[in-house]
Amino acid sequence: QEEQLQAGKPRNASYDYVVIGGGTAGLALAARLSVSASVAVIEAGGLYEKDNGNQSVVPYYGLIMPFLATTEDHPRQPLMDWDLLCTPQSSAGNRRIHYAQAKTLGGSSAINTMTYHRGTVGSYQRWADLVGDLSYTFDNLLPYFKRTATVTPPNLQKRNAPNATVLYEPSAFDNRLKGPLQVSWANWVDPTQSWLARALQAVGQALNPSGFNSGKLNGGAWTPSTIRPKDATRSTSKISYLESAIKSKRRQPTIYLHSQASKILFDQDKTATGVAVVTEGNGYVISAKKEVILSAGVFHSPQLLLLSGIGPASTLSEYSIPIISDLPGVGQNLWDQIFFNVLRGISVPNAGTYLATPAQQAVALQQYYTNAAGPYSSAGGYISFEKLPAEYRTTLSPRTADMLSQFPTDWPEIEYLASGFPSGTANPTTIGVISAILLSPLSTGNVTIRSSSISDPPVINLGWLTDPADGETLVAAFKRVREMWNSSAISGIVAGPEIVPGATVTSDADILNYIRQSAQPIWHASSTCAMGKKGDSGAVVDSKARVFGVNGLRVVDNSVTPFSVPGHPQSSVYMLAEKIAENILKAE
Ligand SMILES: Cc1cc2nc3c(=O)[nH]c(=O)nc-3n(C[C@H](O)[C@H](O)[C@H](O)COP(=O)(O)OP(=O)(O)OC[C@H]3O[C@@H](n4cnc5c(N)ncnc54)[C@H](O)[C@@H]3O)c2cc1C
Repeated sequence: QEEQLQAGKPRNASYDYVVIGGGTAGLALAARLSVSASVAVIEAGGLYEKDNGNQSVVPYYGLIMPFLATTEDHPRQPLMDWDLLCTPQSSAGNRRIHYAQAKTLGGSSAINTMTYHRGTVGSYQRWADLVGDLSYTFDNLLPYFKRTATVTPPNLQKRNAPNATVLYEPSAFDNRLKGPLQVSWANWVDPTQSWLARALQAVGQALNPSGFNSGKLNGGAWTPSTIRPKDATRSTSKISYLESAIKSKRRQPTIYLHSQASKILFDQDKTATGVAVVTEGNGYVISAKKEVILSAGVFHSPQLLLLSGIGPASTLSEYSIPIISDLPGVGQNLWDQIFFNVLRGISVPNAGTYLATPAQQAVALQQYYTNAAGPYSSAGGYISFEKLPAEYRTTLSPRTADMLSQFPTDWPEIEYLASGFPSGTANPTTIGVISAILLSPLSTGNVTIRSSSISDPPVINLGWLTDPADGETLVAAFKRVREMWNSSAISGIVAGPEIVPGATVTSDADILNYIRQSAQPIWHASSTCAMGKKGDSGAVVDSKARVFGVNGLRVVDNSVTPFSVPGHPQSSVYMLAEKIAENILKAE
């Protein structure tokens, strides 16, 4: 397949549209545009099926890929990951976080943990207000969400989990549209998750009757995953959008694999004319007859804009890059959602327990191959959202309370996840994990460059916990997680005292210190090329994703959302690709 994708690619060729980055947004967009135009996709990585094997195909492996580790000394996987390290985080233990970002055809859809849900009505209303375009309200976006995905209801026989009731509104999807992305509920439920879900429900986060795809995020739900139900394999932008285009036998995008864009080129009228590309050390130009579309992701899209002369004039001057458009917002406004864990021993098994020995793995493999079921088919699924209840808000300072009150009323502040891993001992068998993710971060970070060369990685300051409000909110969430662990609903399975951070951590200062030392990325970074109104100081693109100050250039990926949509972003990334593809095809 790689040869097929590589064969006969003309260098110095010309296409109607040149898309930089064959990732989540890039391939969705390219597939739609290629219906009526010639499209080239420039992708720095290769094929994940070859470079990462089952790790990117079998859902269970998606949860345990070694190179997703976040420490500086993480295992390297240079064929798949950009190996990005952030600057030392002064408010998070001075740690340099390894922030995984996929370098492969399919982009981060080939390494993400596959959770699929949408944001809230209020969050998209905020988006519409910020960009001055009512087409971004939830009701108006719904047709684009529907266009992206085909949903398959849970197979209750295979799930075989009476405590994992799926509730959702079928009307949030429309399978008649044959959305390429496959969205389904895993054919196996991890007992650790279904047990710990009871604790989340017991403290007041009841099952949400409409699921999380109808604009409401409160309470809990078994969410679907981007899994193809037929064979329980990962549904990526490559498998869904690109391969549908290939199978349809109509015109399809031309894919340049192992090809890194180094610069966007402009004529004297500041119209994008093409892209400078490097493949195996050789440089050449791919020309765009109509537009260049930048979809290189949250860190590399701002990097490429800067290298091409679009960004804060001071940065461009520092590296002697000729200024094409002085846009102070490029690389600013980085939003990131972070999380912490609280660990206790529990006596119920988890997926890893069923895969502990070669004999068990053989049984599970049989289930997986013959029935698309069993532990290998599962990628998790239970999540829960809330605004912190009143009794947990009493320790918030007036400033923090005021800042949190600026979020839309339906925007949850915290997401909770339950998971587990084998303890390696007989008692307790499993280490249970309840995690809390900050969905209302008030700290922001930034991305910049360290030279005028694409061979130097972008400089990423995540800005974690630099605003004291975030620490206060997370300390409150930490106490809420302890309430969950102490719930009588799970007292029968909890074995022994808290393992991490441990019962000695009780004061707010100690809890905050634990959070600073251990906070982790959930890899939802966004908004470094934020969409906004013309003239807004931080805005980089308008509501049709056109870059201000130049012609023929759009940015379409998770860097252009004005903020991190609450929860997991991939549904919004696909939606945006559909929406902007329509704009482009209608010449808007
Ligand atoms: C480990 C992980 C887990 C996640 N889990 C979830 C989840 O469960 N649910 C969810 O909704 N979201 C999840 N996300 C987030 C979600 O996957 C991303 O927000 C989304 O995929 C981003 O899409 P994108 O198009 O912006 O970028 P990407 O999909 O990352 O695509 C960018 C592409 O551009 C290419 N590129 C970059 N620079 C260049 C260059 N100079 N030249 C050529 N190509 C270039 C890259 O190689 C890549 O293929 C997760 C992300 C990660 C990393």
